[in-house]
Amino acid sequence: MEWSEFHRNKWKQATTFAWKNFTNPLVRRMFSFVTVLGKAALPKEKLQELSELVQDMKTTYSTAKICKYDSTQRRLPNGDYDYYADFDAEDNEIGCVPTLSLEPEVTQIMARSRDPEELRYVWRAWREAAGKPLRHKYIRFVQLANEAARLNGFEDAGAYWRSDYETDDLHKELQELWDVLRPLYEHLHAYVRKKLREKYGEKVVPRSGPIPAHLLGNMWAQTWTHTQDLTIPYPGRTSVDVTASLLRQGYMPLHMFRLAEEFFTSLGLDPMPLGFWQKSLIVKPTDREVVCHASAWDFCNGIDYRIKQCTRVTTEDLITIHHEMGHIQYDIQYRNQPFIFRDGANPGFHEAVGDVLALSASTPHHLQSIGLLENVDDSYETDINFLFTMALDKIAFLPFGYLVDLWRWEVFSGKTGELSLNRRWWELRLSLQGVSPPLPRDEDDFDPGAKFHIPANVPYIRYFISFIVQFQFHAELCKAAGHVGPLHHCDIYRSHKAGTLLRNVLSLGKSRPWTEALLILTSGKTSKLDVKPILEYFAPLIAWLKSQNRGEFVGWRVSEAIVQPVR
Ligand SMILES: O=C(CCC(O)(O)[C@H](Cc1ccccc1)NC(=O)c1ccccc1)N[C@@H](Cc1c[nH]c2ccccc12)C(=O)O
Ligand SMILES: [Zn+2]
Repeated sequence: MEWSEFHRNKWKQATTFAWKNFTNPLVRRMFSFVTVLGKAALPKEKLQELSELVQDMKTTYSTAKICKYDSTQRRLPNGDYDYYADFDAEDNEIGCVPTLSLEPEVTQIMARSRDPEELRYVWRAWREAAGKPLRHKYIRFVQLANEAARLNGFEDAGAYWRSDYETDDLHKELQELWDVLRPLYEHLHAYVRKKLREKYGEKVVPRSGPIPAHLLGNMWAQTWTHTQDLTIPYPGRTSVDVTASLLRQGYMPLHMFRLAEEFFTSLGLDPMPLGFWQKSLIVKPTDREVVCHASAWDFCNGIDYRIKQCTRVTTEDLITIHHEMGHIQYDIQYRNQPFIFRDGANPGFHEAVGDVLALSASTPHHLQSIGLLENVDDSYETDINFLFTMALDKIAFLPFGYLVDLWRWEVFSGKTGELSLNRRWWELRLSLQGVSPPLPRDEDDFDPGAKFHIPANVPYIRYFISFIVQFQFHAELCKAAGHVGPLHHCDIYRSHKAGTLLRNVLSLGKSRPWTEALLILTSGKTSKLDVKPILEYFAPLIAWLKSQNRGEFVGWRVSEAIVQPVR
């Protein structure tokens, strides 16, 4: 821990300068960053405890396993599900050996199973194995994280995190963005609820209540793309699920990475350096446990960059590869900045880069041009199918992307105390996302802990911001590429003009406030987050959903939840 002594001395030196009065804006900006020491400001034994807590929580999450579902057990005499049959008093599973990991087994079951009982079992078993055990550790972690934040001059860890956005009321700005996007989400929610009700019946899916969270194809109901076989508007028409094509053509993870790299180089951006291909870990090892949640690493020497991803040959993982490679491309573009400026203009920008390219790469025509789709027609139905699939990812995600840190900021600020952690989580899940738990929850549970970013202590509001700003990037790069026609048809592939504009923004790193980076991106048009591009992109779908939802209850009555969350 002597490193923090060294750090602390450097910090003391920097904080003794009256840097706030320096005239040179770049030097002043450098000092404003270097004087924030972060967790190293803690006394060394507390720093040690904090680091061990996060490590323990990440290990618990990454090694958690559950048992296979066995439909013969767990039945009450009347055939109903016996919530409590398969866990003992300490909520450990009885009579089975946990062998299924989150990736790939449990993720696959949540995506593919159409048996509500199996889905309910897996949904619960994961939270028993990964979330519940973390509750006490997380409470202690919050105390230490707040102490470190206060030592850096912030009132709590949430304020420290929000300072990355260099605005004095991020909360209000986000609420305004959500207020504009919420109606679009409610219409998608209403349509998907109707299609799920047609499949599972009204006893399982309420007509005007929240959607049970285990039926949406994802462990956290954060993206709904795996419901598309039940929800796609025009079945039988072109759909952009290319998993079958990838498998049929013998794609392996390495080919998928090469495919993504080629999109970046087609714009005139940099290829992945040699070391990337030698040192990245792109498939789940069979001989040891690794943290499978995808991540991208910059070793800060201008040549060593790596991705760690337990890649499967699926459309979803092809998108994730673009996402992770976007982080690496950003790292490469700002590598000549002074060290303190080698970061995203704000964390949302870093999350957006890869997704911007994926918006072009996901279009039916682009997929057809690289041989992953065939006989793509230009019909209205294909257009709506495509927009719907994109909305199952991008629109469905918005409330979840928003609520994770709404919950965490309230925990850091003390507004949510340790006796209502899970209650508050489900209040937000119900009111913002319109999803309910498939069985009752209580304060012994710790459902937020079953989502990677909570035990791993990775902020989440960055994804909400990314899902908005990536459409601003898409609109401007499409304009630079000379695209004409609807925004959702745009494909910037091979446009060096788009590539140059993107590079001009990325190479700044964090040397200028992100608002100035947006001015450069939009040629002076705006410096703020703007929902117009995402609304323009989905405009045809919004009209279609409104016509489909006539007669349908749009929104959700919390009282109609099949299961009231807190028993
Ligand atoms: O977590 C991720 C991707 C992982 C990451 O690339 O964002 C990764 C998270 C992480 C951070 C710190 C340690 C370990 C993992 N972030 C990075 O690797 C990273 C790299 C450089 C700078 C900043 C972050 N996505 C989120 C949001 C999301 C859902 N669906 C998506 C589809 C496309 C893109 C993102 C998402 C999720 O899975 O819930
Ligand atoms: Zn990311």
